[in-house]
Amino acid sequence: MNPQIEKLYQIAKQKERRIIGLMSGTSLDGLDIALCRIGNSGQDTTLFLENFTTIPYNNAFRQYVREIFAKRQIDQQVLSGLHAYIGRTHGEFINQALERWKISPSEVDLIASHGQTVYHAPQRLTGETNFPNSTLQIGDGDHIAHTTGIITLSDFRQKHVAAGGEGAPLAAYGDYLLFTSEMENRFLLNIGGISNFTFLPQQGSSLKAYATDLGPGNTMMNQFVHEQFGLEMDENARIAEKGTVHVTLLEALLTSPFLSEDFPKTTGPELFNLTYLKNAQSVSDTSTLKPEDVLATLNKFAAQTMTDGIKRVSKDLESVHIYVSGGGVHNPLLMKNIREALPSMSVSSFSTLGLNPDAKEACLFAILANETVSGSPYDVQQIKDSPAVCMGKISLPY
Ligand SMILES: Nc1ncnc2c1ncn2[C@@H]1O[C@H](COP(=O)(O)OP(=O)(O)OP(=O)(O)O)[C@@H](O)[C@H]1O
Ligand SMILES: CC(=O)N[C@H]1[C@@H]2OC[C@@H](O2)[C@@H](O)[C@@H]1O[C@H](C)C(=O)O
Repeated sequence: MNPQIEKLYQIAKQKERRIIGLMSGTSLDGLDIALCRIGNSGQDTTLFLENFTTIPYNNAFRQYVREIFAKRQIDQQVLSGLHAYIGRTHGEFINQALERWKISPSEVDLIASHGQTVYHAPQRLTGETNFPNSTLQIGDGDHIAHTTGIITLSDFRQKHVAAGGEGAPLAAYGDYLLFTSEMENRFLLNIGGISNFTFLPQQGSSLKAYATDLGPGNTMMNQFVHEQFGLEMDENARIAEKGTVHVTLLEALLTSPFLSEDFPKTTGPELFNLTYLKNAQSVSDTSTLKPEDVLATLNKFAAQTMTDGIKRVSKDLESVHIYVSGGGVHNPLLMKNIREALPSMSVSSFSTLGLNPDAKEACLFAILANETVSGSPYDVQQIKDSPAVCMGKISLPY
């Protein structure tokens, strides 16, 4: 037997695995690296986050990704180059993190790599029926495995698509296994580039768990401050706080048919981008609005797409608690807008549930890898509209 297959077999039989989860989101801020100890599998899964870091990308890296990110026309040489370059860079970042933590690669069982999404194309977004749903994450797993010497699982979204899903949100699987409560109905709201929630009905309820995208989290605010001020984000909402919400523009932003479609559904910056904003400004005759007013309105828009979604699902439920993760939790105006729209609900940071909110998504990919190696698709068959499948391709280092 190939000794690497033998090793994988032994890893699968262990009671506990040390798995590095990786996440690189739409914000392009850096690579999240979560070193997890994961015990058992399925309903008995346990997670302990041993270490976490985000290694920031430099401007050149961001610029390369922006050249192709969410764009219909691109230079294929850049795409091909980035597939290898991101894989190798992520592998090098892991080596750096392990060195800093004084852990040898031989002490890590697996890597679970999300990769970098460069295009998300479910049929609902493209309207194109000649192709199935599709989504593209780059940063090849073979490069990560070879650079680190650690068996790597990557490209998790393809099996979800193959089995009829949209390739996202995958958070439902880990959220369901780890955070379902006997006491309350939970919304795990994640505010990254795109916002999404996992709805976890109280245990014993006849309702099913699922995850869905909601709309723009930070992405439109980020794109707008980048275009207007060359900034990566409206840090602490400093600019938006100086502006005023423009109601007509807000109404125009809220007219996308995506927003009224049933849950679960997915989207991306392919829809929620500056062209979307320009169109809304044009129909609402607000093209000359001051940037701080536009930003205040975008902030309110992002909040409202989230709170409208939560209200829709929770209207007949009691004991509803919302736990927020993702970078948007650090935007005070966004959090104020969310709290004001949901006065009767408890809105807390995800850290209340005992896990660092910034590390959550990376940990969830480690859980997916754990299920693929040691669990079973049947562990997650209770999730609504999400295929019961094991996800991720396996790359051997040598
Ligand atoms: N102090 C802050 N003030 C305002 N916004 C912030 C702050 N800190 C983080 N953010 C926002 O959070 C974003 C990063 O969030 P996060 O890391 O969750 O995104 P991501 O992982 O790229 O997204 P996705 O979930 O779409 O994959 C930043 O780009 C910024 O918009
Ligand atoms: C295609 C893609 O990369 N989607 C991401 C993105 O970022 C947030 C939202 O859009 C979510 O659907 C998904 O990520 C999370 C981790 C998920 O799959 O659950």
